[in-house]
Amino acid sequence: MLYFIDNEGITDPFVNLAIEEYALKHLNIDDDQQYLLFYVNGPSIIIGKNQNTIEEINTDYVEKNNIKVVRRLSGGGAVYHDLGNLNFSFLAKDEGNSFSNFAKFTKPVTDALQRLGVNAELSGRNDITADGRKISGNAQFTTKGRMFSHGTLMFDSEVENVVSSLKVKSEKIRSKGIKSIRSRVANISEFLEEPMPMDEFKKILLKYIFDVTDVKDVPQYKLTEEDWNKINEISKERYQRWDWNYGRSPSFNIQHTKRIEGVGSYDFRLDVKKGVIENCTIYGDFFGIGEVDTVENQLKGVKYDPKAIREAVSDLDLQHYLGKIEEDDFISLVY
Ligand SMILES: Nc1ncnc2c1ncn2[C@@H]1O[C@H](COP(=O)(O)OC(=O)CCCC[C@@H]2CCSS2)[C@@H](O)[C@H]1O
Repeated sequence: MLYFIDNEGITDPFVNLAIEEYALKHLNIDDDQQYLLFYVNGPSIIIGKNQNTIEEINTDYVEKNNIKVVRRLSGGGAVYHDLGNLNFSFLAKDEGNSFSNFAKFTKPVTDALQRLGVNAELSGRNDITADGRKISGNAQFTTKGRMFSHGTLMFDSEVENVVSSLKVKSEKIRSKGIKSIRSRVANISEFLEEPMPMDEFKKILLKYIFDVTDVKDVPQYKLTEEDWNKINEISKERYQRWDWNYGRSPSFNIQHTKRIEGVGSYDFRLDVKKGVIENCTIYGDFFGIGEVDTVENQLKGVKYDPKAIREAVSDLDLQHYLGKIEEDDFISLVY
């Protein structure tokens, strides 16, 4: 039997991902008990388990627009969420063979979309497309005989933000992180004959998936107070932490070069491990007075994050070591 988990309208990705993890690991899941969870997140980027966070996000845009960045348990690429994006997650016993599982868990959704007149189909390995444009990205996670298969449904998201927030600087980063597969995206609402609010869309999906005529008849699992306590714990201990969201990135190397007219050329090389600068070497033909390794050493052990970098050198007279460089140029050579 499939039960619907009501997340009580929470739009905080730190909590929603914790609900999903908690449900997977602690609810009773067996042949007769599976769950469907829906959640909508406020503006956020949800990156895949094995991705290099800073390689996937447009840091400036993310900071200016207060977009939360959260790593999830499942693999795959980075996606953008906002209040126009509905996520679904099926939690079930793991029956192996994840390839056919994608079809299994996306079918109720593509069927429902087709009944709404959307020409939806599973395409490639993990996308649902309509008329060749991506409306849903899917991923899976398996642990101890259990799994979830989850996906996005872009209903009426800000497509511009989807593109801008995931746009990355084309500068040189070398890492072993999993790269996202960028696609042309579309909103489901574009394909509907009758416009409807997201809430209505959610109800229709529920009715179709559970095969009931009234959403009141959808069997529900209601999260208890004890469940919520543990969920909040997971949220705090994993999803709200920089160590998880950024620090878990695979190691990467940076090489940034810049020529500043009348000053000289700069070549910065950095090794970043667990989100922290482990090594830094600065080459160039600029005229500094002080030893350049003072700057290099100051950067070692610092979080690879624009604010942390700025702070780390705030009491250094950069021009003493690096010639007539402006602070912003320095930051862009490091980050
Ligand atoms: N919300 C959303 N929905 C569909 N496609 C998106 C979205 N945001 C970005 N994209 C496009 O997908 C690629 C990345 O595709 P890629 O195939 O690399 O990654 C995925 O699809 C991962 C899906 C994870 C789904 C989880 C479900 C609940 S929490 S997140 C990106 O560069 C954009 O072009």
